[in-house]
Parts: sequence; structure tokens; C-alpha cells
Amino acid sequence: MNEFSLFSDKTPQQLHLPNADIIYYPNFIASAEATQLYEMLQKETPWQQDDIKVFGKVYAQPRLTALYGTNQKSYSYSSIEMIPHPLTSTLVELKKIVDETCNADFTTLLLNYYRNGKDSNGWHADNEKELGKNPIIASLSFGHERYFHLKHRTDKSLKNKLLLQHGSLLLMKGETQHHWLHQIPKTAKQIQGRINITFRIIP
Ligand SMILES: O=C(O)CCC(=O)C(=O)O
Ligand SMILES: [Fe+2]
Repeated sequence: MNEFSLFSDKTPQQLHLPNADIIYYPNFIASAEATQLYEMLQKETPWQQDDIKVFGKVYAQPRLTALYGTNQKSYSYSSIEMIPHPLTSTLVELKKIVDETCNADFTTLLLNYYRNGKDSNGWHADNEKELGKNPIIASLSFGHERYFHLKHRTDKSLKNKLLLQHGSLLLMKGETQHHWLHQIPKTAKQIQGRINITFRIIP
């Protein structure tokens, strides 16, 4: 037992999508603990807003981020290079339960803070070279639920969406990043914030 296991339900749901290996754990962290974690992460994280370059134009990224690592390896994407902070004790505890469930030893935690419905994350795959060939990526969600869209790169008839609930864990592995893109679209609804932690391995 650990401090986040109270009343949580770690039953996995496999998504049945071709060329993908995606597992969803809807209530991975019990709601009350997840709420405490949201508040702590929101307050204690040194959030930054980087500029991204898309087709030569510079935009402020539509969300706040922070990078943590068990090693010094930086993470680069969309012309941004992020240098990791050392893990906080909260993140060490979360890494323990996520590592155990995913049978992995994650090194790099990217935190995303979507302040409201206007914040978003555009279509992409997590296929940066430093993550290796078939990267394993785990993603914890806290706060207001948001849709996670998936689309197949070549078969345009294949798409899916899934609501990422407060306290949930989403795990993507195998060939998923080769064949599928994902995004968190904006929403016109008046909603509260959401914090997401993605766990990656940069050896
Ligand atoms: O916010 C999410 O659930 C997804 C985040 C994501 O795709 C990423 O950081 O690469
Ligand atoms: Fe991603």
C-alpha cells in the first residue's frame, strides 16, 4: 500500500485501436487525493510559458509547462529545449506508483498546466529521438477533465477521443507513436484548470 492507493481502482481498460497499445486507468488515484495533488502541483510548480516556432512564426505556447528529471537530460520538442529540475518528494511518490503499474523506470516528467478551455496541445506524436524507438509514455490527469483526441497518421477513417478524468492514468506504448497523433483541443466551455504529468524515459 502507498499513500495514493486509498479507494483507487487500478483496473485497466485496453483501447481497441489498430497499430496502437493504449491502456486507460480511469480512477488510478482516488478523487480526494487527486484534488490535493492538483492544488499542490498548481502552487508548487515553477510554471513557465515558452515560445514555440511553427512554420517560422513565433507563438507563446498555449499552456504552462515544467520539466523534472531523475537525470540531467534535457528534452527538446517544437524548437524548445527544457532543462529538468530535480524531482520533488510529491513527484517521487507519484513516479513510484506509475513505475510500478507500467513496469518501467521513468526518468523525465513533463508537467502541462491547461489554465482554462483556451489552453491546448496541438496534434503531435511523442516521437523525439531521445525517447527511443517504441517509447512508453504514461500520463496522469488532475483537475478538470479534457478530451484527448487520437488520429491515425495514414488511415484517415481511424480516429477516437477519450475523456481524461481527474485522477486517471493513460499509458501509450508499443508502436502507438509511429502510427497515431494525439491532441488536447481547446474548448469553448467555461472550465477550470487541468494539470497533466507525462512520464517518459530519456536514458
Ligand atoms: O495533456 C495531455 O493529456 C497530453 C500531453 C501531451 O500529449 C504531451 O505533453 O506530450
Ligand atoms: Fe504528447
